[in-house]
Amino acid sequence: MDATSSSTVVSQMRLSSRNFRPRFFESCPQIKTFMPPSRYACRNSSGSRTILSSNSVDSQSNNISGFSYCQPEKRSNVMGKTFCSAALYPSIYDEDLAKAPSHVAEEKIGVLLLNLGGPDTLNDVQPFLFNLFADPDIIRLPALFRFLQRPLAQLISTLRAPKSKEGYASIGGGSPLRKITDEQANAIKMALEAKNKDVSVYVGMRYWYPFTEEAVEQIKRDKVTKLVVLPLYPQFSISTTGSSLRVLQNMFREDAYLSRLPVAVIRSWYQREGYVKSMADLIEKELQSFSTPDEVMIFFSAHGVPVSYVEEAGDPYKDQMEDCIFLIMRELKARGINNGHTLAYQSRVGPVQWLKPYTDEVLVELGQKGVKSLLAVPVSFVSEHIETLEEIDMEYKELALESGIENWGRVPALNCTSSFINDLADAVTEALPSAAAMSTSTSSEEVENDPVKYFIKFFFGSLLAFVLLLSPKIFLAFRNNLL
Ligand SMILES: C=CC1=C(C)c2cc3[nH]c(cc4nc(cc5[nH]c(cc1n2)c(C)c5CCC(=O)O)C(CCC(=O)O)=C4C)c(C)c3C=C
Ligand SMILES: [Fe+2]
Repeated sequence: MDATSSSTVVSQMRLSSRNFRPRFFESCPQIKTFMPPSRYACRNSSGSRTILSSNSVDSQSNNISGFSYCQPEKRSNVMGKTFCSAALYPSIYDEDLAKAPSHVAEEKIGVLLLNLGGPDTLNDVQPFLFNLFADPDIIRLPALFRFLQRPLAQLISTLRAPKSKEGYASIGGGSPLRKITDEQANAIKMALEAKNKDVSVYVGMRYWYPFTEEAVEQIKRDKVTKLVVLPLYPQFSISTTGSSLRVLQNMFREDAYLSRLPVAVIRSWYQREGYVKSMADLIEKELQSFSTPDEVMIFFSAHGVPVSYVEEAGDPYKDQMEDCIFLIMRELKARGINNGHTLAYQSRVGPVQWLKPYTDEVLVELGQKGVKSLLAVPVSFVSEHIETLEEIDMEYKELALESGIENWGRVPALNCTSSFINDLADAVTEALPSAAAMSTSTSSEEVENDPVKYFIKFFFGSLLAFVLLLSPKIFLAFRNNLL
């Protein structure tokens, strides 16, 4: 493979990024209806309906939405429900298409790292928030009210921006995510080179530069023949990995080259031994900084999601988070570390119920119960970001100390920890053989949506639109909650 092109990928993308504006792809309605027998229907961008097969993961072929997933989801279809995200559009696999790019030329392997993105400067904060709230996987409106998505995003981003700006100002005037993700990209490339794999590593952010769309354009320009997609979120959520995969799926569906490109998606990787051990290493090391390590409460703080994601849309995030904590604690026990631990969820936004228990409430309770030493462990993300540097290190630390906790510590994010990067490189290598083309075909079969559920959605959608846009009292409550 061409060494020059592979080593310049990240910087090439940087050069073009300033002129790029994101496209807002039409997205699939969030179908929560249960479709017998084993099929779901969803409208695609042209308005025709696609047949979705029953479970989000076909455990035999491990092939979801035409992407080939190299790690079967243990509990992806929680409580027998499904949800409509890019990762979960099973489609028909076309072997002829799959062969096309790989046998034409010399193999060029690409690794696409997906991440959230963050504002580089304070001026970027409002447009970044706009992109975030304009995402139908972040604010999930019923299909009929999708036209409100962008006006609502404009409103919420404008209301939220001053508070967000304060946060970013306190951590140096912008998000460190881009820099850290670029460093991780370089580290993964080098780790793969050490394993005799020459790859180009691309960074695709969901809400800020370099956007996923830019990274994919670069992948096309580089004529990559095989792609591994690696979201930098250990656990899968509709709102993170799901959202990024939706962008990819829309791009891949529309493009002749991309639709033939063999792709493997590493859907979640919190269960990998390398990740679990790397987290345990960090915790073990940080515990040593306390005068009485055995008495320290290990406090896992995960980014929350609204409860409806888990209970209505079948987001596996909560289950995966609990599994993840179990695995890390099991590893610590195997090392003779038997501290107490707690899991709580942080960073809630807006007036809906989020996963509980809430980090701030648990900290107060622990202080009241007499816990004196606490080690905070950010667990849903692998880079330092605003929620670690501002929310945990400043807000939660202050709250904990006020609540009676005397000794506070925080485990750093994994960033470029070598055992972790090495494990991600292994994950890429293991995924490569399962890369398969994504199909663009849609079935002609049609399955009717449940009209009752459709009506219920319509009714509550109207109510939501009314409440959000017309009722001044609730609007004010909403506003106060955001600010
Ligand atoms: C696993 C990680 C994350 C999940 C799940 C997640 C869901 C989620 N987030 C919001 C709203 C906001 N998130 C914001 C920043 C932000 N979110 C994550 C990760 C997850 N989000 C990260 C890493 C970051 C920080 C990026 C950075 O710049 O450092 C923000 C902006 C910051 C702020 O104003 O607080 C918002 C808003 C929702 C609504 C949501 C699930 C629906
Ligand atoms: Fe977030």
